[in-house]
Amino acid sequence: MAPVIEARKLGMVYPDGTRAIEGVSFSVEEGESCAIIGPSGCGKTTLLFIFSGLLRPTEGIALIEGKEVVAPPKNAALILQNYGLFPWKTVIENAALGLEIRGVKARDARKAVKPILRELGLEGFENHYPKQLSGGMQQRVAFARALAIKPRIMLMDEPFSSLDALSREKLQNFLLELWMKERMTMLLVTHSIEEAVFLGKRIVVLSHRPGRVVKVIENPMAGSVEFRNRGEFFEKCREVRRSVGAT
Ligand SMILES: Nc1ncnc2c1ncn2[C@@H]1O[C@H](COP(=O)(O)OP(=O)(O)OP(=O)(O)O)[C@@H](O)[C@H]1O
Repeated sequence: MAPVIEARKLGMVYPDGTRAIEGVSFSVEEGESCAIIGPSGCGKTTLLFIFSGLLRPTEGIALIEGKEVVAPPKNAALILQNYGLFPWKTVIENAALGLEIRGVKARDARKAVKPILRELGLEGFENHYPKQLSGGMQQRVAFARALAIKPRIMLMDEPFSSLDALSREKLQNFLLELWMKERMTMLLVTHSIEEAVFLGKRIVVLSHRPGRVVKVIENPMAGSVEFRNRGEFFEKCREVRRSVGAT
């Protein structure tokens, strides 16, 4: 079966001549999770934006479900590091937005997101505005919006980077449990070695800019919340650290 996500020799040179990535190739099979890690400025966000259909690569091809990405892919949800919430919309309006954009009536969309907000611990906050929430809660609203469309693919750009350690760990656990239940295909950009090892069954290490694939590390032990506390987890973190350091 064809991979769900595939980068074929992707390259990106911005109009000002900045080369962000070069010859990046990797693939993610159906139901797998892949973490992209690399030093700051190596082109991780660029790569994710290409798969989200927000940027066209200048070289190579980005494929989702075997088709070249030329617009935001239908089955994919995008989660960004700064939550992407509209400040003038309430929690429930923000969460319902993804469904409304896909043509669901506002009333139905709000009804559909209520149980998801409940599951994410946001019951009682439906009519709050983002600025009245903590960072962790705002990111949960962003997750609710993404999950409401029942995505088969999740594209995430450092979704936990602006959270405190405890909220980050809780949401990482939530995402892992969700992935084990739903088995969506995930592409996660992160600069955290621990996060990559906890959530990525496959870890793609990029070099300094322009980002090139230095190594693809298989991480078959990922997939349980307890993995964090195991010796193998720390061993894998060391392996990834060595590769990132070598860039
Ligand atoms: N629109 C743009 N025009 C020119 N250069 C850009 C543009 N967007 C990004 N860049 C440059 O491309 C390179 C890669 O940026 P990108 O944001 O993809 O990296 P990153 O790995 O996500 O960085 P970080 O880890 O710091 O978030 C950087 O040098 C950045 O300055």
